[in-house]
Amino acid sequence: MRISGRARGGTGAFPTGGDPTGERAGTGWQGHRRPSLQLPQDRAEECASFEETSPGQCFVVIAQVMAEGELPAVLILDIGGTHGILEDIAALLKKHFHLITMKEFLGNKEEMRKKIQSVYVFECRPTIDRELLESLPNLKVIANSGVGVDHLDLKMISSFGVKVTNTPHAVADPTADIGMALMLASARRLVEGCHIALSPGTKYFAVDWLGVEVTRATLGIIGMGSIGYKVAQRARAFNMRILYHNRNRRRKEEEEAVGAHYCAKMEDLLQQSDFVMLVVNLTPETHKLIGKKELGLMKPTATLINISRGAVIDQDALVEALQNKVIRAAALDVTYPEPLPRDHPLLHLNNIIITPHIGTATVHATRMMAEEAIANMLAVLNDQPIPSEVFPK
Ligand SMILES: O=CC(=O)O
Repeated sequence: MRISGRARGGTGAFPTGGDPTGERAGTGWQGHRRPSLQLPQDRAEECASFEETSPGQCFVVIAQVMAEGELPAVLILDIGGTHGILEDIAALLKKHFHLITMKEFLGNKEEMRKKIQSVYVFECRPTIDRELLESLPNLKVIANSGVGVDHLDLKMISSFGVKVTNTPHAVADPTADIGMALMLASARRLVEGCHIALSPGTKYFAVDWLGVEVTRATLGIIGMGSIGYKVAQRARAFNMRILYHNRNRRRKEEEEAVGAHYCAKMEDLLQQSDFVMLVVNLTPETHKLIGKKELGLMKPTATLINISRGAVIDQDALVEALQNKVIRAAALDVTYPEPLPRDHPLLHLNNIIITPHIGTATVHATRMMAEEAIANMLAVLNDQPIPSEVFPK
């Protein structure tokens, strides 16, 4: 099995003894083409380097295995050598499942695969392919840790009768916090300021690089789901004027509670906002939602913040807009791909902040996501109402 994953939040993800080619002898898969959990090449390479530097630091996927007369067993592709929050999560899982290592899984492939009923996608973005699904005949649920499931082919998974779940509740607050953090950091040029303060002997002439204010500025939120709404709640405390654009208008009471004004046309929001924050799901409709035309509608003093998915922005158009000062700045927690290759022009601009997809990278959120995913898995396996099921469109 090819398993590779990049943990969000800076924890390396690669199974101990992981074999990115799937060809290594002694894993129990000889004679079979292994089902694969594949990441784009750049990520797989990154994972390979994680393997060298921090083997077994993080597990990637957990598959549940029913074992007779005991707690249902959970296969952890690598639990060996985990620390901190991961041990914490393992402890949570142990309350409901019996944990099995990847090595055990591979060594008992026939037996194990038949028993697997759920897969837990933890802190990474592997693509679960048809081949893997074909090799797990009794799989019932793929429980995604995180809200975005754009890395999963929902229609294909559903054609196997497998359900997909996510964790929308755990992610909302920390992701909204990152949106605010990026907005404030970009507005007040915190990263540049930090570099100056950390450079010995540099004189403090902030007047050369004045920032802009968030307080009382206009914030345009594109995508007012639960994360977008949490952003609006926070922005209200900064006395911001809040505009939003959404497929469905929120209820009047909800708008009033945060003082948000609905823009039926995204263009109106783009033209009026000092900060535009993207909080939409990545779907075929939102792919490259913000391109040259949309950037051209924004104020030259405006900042674009993205906490959704990289592909929501046409990155080539963004590079051009930042280079030509069509907009003031951008602050991105997500890019396409992740990470960006070293020579990507976005990495060589001075009016950008990029963070490595850390919207949910907190101790609390990681634990909450695990709890939410466990509740989803148990609900599916016990044939109960599923708290957060994601349906193919
Ligand atoms: O990216 C984070 C998530 O999908 O929850």
